[in-house]
Amino acid sequence: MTKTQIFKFGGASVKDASAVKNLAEILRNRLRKNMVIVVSAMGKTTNALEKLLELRMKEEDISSNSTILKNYHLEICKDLFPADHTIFSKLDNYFLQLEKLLVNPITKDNYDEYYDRVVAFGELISSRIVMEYLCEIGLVSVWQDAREFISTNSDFRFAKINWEKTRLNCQKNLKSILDQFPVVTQGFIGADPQGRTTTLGREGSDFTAAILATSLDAGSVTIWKDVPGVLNADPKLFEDTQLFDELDYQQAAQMTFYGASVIHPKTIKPLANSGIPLFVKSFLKPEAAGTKIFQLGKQNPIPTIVLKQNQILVTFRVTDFTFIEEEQIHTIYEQLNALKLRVNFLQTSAISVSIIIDQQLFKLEQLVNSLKNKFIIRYNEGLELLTVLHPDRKDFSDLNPGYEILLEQSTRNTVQFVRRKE
Ligand SMILES: Nc1ncnc2c1ncn2[C@@H]1O[C@H](COP(=O)(O)OP(=O)(O)O)[C@@H](O)[C@H]1O
Ligand SMILES: N[C@@H](CC(=O)OP(=O)(O)O)C(=O)O
Repeated sequence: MTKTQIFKFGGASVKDASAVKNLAEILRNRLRKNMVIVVSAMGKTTNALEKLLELRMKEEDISSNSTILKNYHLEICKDLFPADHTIFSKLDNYFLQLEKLLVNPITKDNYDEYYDRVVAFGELISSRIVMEYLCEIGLVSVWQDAREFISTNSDFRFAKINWEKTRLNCQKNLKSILDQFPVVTQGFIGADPQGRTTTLGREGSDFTAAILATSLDAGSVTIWKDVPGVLNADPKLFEDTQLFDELDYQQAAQMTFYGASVIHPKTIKPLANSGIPLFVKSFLKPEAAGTKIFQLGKQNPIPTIVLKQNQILVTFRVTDFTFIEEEQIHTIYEQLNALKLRVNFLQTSAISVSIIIDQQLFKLEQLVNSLKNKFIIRYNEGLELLTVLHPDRKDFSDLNPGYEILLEQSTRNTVQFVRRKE
């Protein structure tokens, strides 16, 4: 029997009606049973849902934002379906549920749990529209709720996968459906042991594709993007980029660690552990080969630029005349771990530790409050972390015109700059 294939379509590939039609065209000659189609929320829907939560928290009126979001989906459906199609009542129902959920007060204490319940609607709605449209044009597929097989813990917004349980669910429940039909499901969402909705971290749908692939012993994963594949820099930010035809798992993982947002950073590891190849292909040119990521066994040495935006530099200085030692670093890292904050860059001096972390709601405040009795803490927001992998020269000043460099660090294989627009 042929192995399961996983296709993942992100927000850009379902951002409007013609994008959904394009997705269906890609699937026309490729869709078959034993295939899972993982879908993200349409366009910028997750941001719009985050905005609803923000307004609700400030006790401001959400009705106009909610109407805009509903109309956005409605317009897409009007273009895809006949007026009497059941999708319209389903859409009404989803938005009724969403508005009902947003009646409850949202506070700092229940924010994370509400966040997951609210933002999940993006993926639930988009996957429903995609499945109904595929059926409408004769590409029969079934819709499955990812929360029935993606099992996580209760770390809302950054839920960790229960791999054993997820595998069991997939093997027991999903495989038998896949034996008969292709399945359309949601990226990004899961459920905790109490059945409460969880999410896997922003942009987590690529990770869902990898989780399903390993849990179903799939043959391959293909993520469909608005770029030809993995390039040696983000083409939206840099000119003259080069496409990688092939990449080793390790090199791709390294790029995602530094912030190459084309693939979610958690995606590569499970695939590498199971030896499942990952294809990154263009939904605009589906016949083109794209990039194949697998056990290539060698690094591609072309210089690669990775830019991470919305970064915060936090500097911890000792309060007495001691020096920075293991104990202080341990204290800081313990707190970062408790807050689930990842360090993107670290520099120590005799009396201070400087770290770069992602900008995240409430987290900086929590970090500062928890350590302010032990250190003098200073921070700078709105920074960028620029990394050059496999640098072929020493002088990168042409990369940073109009920027003030706050920190710089280099090894034989990487050069990094923490910078701020002047
Ligand atoms: N090294 C890179 N190669 C290709 N694209 C990159 C790279 N780094 C960042 N990107 C960006 O990643 C985007 C695609 O990823 P993303 O927007 O997350 O897709 P989706 O949300 O549709 O899954 C591209 O439009 C591009 O701007
Ligand atoms: N919709 C979620 C999950 C996701 O992965 O989206 P995308 O595949 O469009 O990056 C987000 O925007 O975070």
